[in-house]
Amino acid sequence: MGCLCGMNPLLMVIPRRNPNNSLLLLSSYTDRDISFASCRSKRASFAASSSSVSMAEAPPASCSPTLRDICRGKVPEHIIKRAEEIGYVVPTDVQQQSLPVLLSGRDCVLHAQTGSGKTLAYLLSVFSATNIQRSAVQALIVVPNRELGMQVTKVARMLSAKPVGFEFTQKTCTVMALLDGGMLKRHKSWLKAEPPEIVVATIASLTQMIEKNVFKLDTLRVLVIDEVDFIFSSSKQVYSLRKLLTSYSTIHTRQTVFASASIPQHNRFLYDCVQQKWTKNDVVHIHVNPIEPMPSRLSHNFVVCNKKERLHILLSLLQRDAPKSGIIFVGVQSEKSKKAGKPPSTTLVIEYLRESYNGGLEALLLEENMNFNARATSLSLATL
Ligand SMILES: Nc1ncnc2c1ncn2[C@@H]1O[C@H](COP(=O)(O)OP(=O)(O)OP(=O)(O)O)[C@@H](O)[C@H]1O
Repeated sequence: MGCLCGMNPLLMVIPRRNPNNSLLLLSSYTDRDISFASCRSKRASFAASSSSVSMAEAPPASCSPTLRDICRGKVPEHIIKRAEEIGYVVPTDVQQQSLPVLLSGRDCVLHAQTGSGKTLAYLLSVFSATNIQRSAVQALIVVPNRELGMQVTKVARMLSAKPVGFEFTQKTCTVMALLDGGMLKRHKSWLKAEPPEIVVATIASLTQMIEKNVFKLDTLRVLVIDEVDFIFSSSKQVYSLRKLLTSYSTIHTRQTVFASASIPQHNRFLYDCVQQKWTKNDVVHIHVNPIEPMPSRLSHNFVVCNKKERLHILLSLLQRDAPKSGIIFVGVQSEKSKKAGKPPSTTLVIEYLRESYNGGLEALLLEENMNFNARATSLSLATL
C-alpha cells in the first residue's frame, strides 16, 4: 500500500498486488442502518467470498436470481413487495445460498460475516412459515441483547407493513419485542389477549415469561438463535438456551436456525447440534467465508511534499504501482474556495486524474475529517 502525505495525510492507493485491493474499504461497513448506496457497495464486496455448502455453481451475474425469484411461492407476496419497496431486490451471497435451504424448511446454521444479510435471510424464512390467520406465537428470534433485538424487530416490522398501493384486507403480522428492561407487564397481557405471530426476545426475558407460564412454545414453527456464539459464550445465558432448545420446544415440530458471524470450532458446533438434539440430523451449514479485512502484509510508504506537488506525486505513485483500485483521501474544501465558486477538492482530483492518468483505476474518494457515517454515505466512486 502506498500513502502520500502532504501537510496532512492526503492520498492512499492500494496496489494491484494486494488481492483484496478494492475490498479493504468496503469491508469496513458494519452499521446496520447505512444508506442503500453503501449497502450496494457492501454487497459488491461479497462477490469475492466463498461458501462451504455444496450447491450448484452460481449462475453468471447477468442471470442471477433476484430475491423475488428465490422467494416466489414461498414468501407471501406482500412481504416480497415490501422488501422490494425497502430496496431488497438483489440477494446478498448468504441470502442467495441460504434462502433455498431455509425456505425448504430445513434446519440451518448461517455462518457469515457481520453485515452480510443474515437477518433478512432468516426473516424471509420466518415470514414464509408464519400463518397470519392463526393467532399464536409461531416464530421466535432469540438475540443476545436489547440493542440487537430492537434492530431485528425494526426490520421485521418494516417487512410486515403493508406495501404502498397493495390491496390487502387481512391484518398484518404482529411482531413483539420481549427485551430486557421492556415493560414485561404490558407484554404479559398482550401475549395472553392476542398472541403475536413473531416474538423477538432476549433469553432472560423469554425464560421469565415461559417460567411464569405466560406463553408456551407449543405452536412454535421457527426458532432462530441470532449471534449464537455470543449466547453460548455467556454461562448465564447458555443454561436457559439449552433448555429452550431441548425442553421448552422440540426439533420435531420446529425449524431451527442459528446465525452468527463467527462460530469457533464450527465442525464441533455442528456435531453438537445433532448430538444434543438442537437441530435435526440434516442441518445445513451455510458458510460464507469472510473476506480478509486486511492483507497479510502491509507496507506503508509516504512521501513528504508541499501542497502544490500533491497531485503530481499522486500521479507518479499511480503510474509506478498501477493499482486496480485505490482510496484517495482529499482535503475538505475551504470556505474561501467555496465562496469563490471553485469546485470541491474531490472534483479537482478526479478531473486531474482523468486528464493525466492513462491506467484504469477504480478510485474511492473520501473527504478527510468526516466521521464514519458521513464517510459511508458520501463515498464517491470514480472510474478513471
Ligand atoms: N438484499 C439486500 N439488498 C440491499 N441491502 C441489504 C440486503 N440484505 C441486507 N441488506 C442491508 O445490509 C445491512 C446488513 O444486513 P444484516 O443486518 O441483515 O446483516 P447481518 O449479517 O444480519 O449482520 P449481523 O451479523 O450484524 O447481524 C442492512 O443495512 C440491511 O438493510
